[in-house]
Amino acid sequence: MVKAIKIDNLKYSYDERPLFNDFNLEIDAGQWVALVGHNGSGKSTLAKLILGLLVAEQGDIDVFDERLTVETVHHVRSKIGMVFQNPDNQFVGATVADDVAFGLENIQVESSEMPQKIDNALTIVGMQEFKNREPHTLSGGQKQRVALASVLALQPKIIILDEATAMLDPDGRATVMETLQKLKKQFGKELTLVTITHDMDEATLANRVVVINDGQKILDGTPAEVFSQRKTLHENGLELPFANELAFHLNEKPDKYMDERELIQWLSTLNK
Ligand SMILES: Nc1ncnc2c1ncn2[C@@H]1O[C@H](COP(=O)(O)OP(=O)(O)OP(=O)(O)O)[C@@H](O)[C@H]1O
Repeated sequence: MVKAIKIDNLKYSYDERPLFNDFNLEIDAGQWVALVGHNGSGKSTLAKLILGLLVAEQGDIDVFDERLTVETVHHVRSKIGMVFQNPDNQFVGATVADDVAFGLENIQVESSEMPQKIDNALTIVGMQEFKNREPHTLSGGQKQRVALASVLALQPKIIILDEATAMLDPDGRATVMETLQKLKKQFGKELTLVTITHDMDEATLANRVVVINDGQKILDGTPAEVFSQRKTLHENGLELPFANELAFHLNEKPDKYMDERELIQWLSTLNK
């Protein structure tokens, strides 16, 4: 099986405070991995190490069999598209189309090929009709879909989304997640997705969930396997997805008849 990302014996410290110590992770090409952990668990640091924005003290990172080094960092990075948390920090173009064009210009795509590539990328994320809009007039979810189109236009093998829905309202979050599901269907094994999140509902959409805390891998399995470990998740500051948490409580409760009002009141006490 081709490995999209292989991290071997990784060590990294901030100010001599070790965060990762002998950390290992392999991600198969075509997988959708949700990397989850509470705030400060090391998720963003791991993404920065994979992109070569931070340099490991020890250990190896391979991206599609290419070892990340000072010499290879630009080539390795060209295989990875990154979408960040804040939709407003990701725009450089005056219009949506300009924004997608910017990345293509950077990799010296012929100007005659640009319009087609821009249209294709925007169509995939359902934003083609907005191509002449100024980015600041879009909703948060639309902005993140444009950010995704800008990345997709460059045809990366891997896309890493670092808390890309954290600043969105529920509608925006839903549209971005739907877009990712569509992408995964369309590109299949050709696209590896890594979604960094602390939203467990989002993590349910991935094929594999890796839970990290204090730079350690705590759980690693399918969403069903990981979400069966309620106690471990709670110990690591994480909740089950809402539906699973509800199912858990419904299994043991309610042990008496409740009218609608009482049931709503009881439901509102869950997770507290
Ligand atoms: N530049 C830095 N200097 C010192 N410590 C840092 C730095 N960046 C991150 N850290 C620390 O490293 C740990 C991991 O941070 P990181 O941002 O990787 O976590 P995270 O899981 O992505 O958190 P969040 O969900 O809040 O983004 C935290 O304890 C954080 O305070």
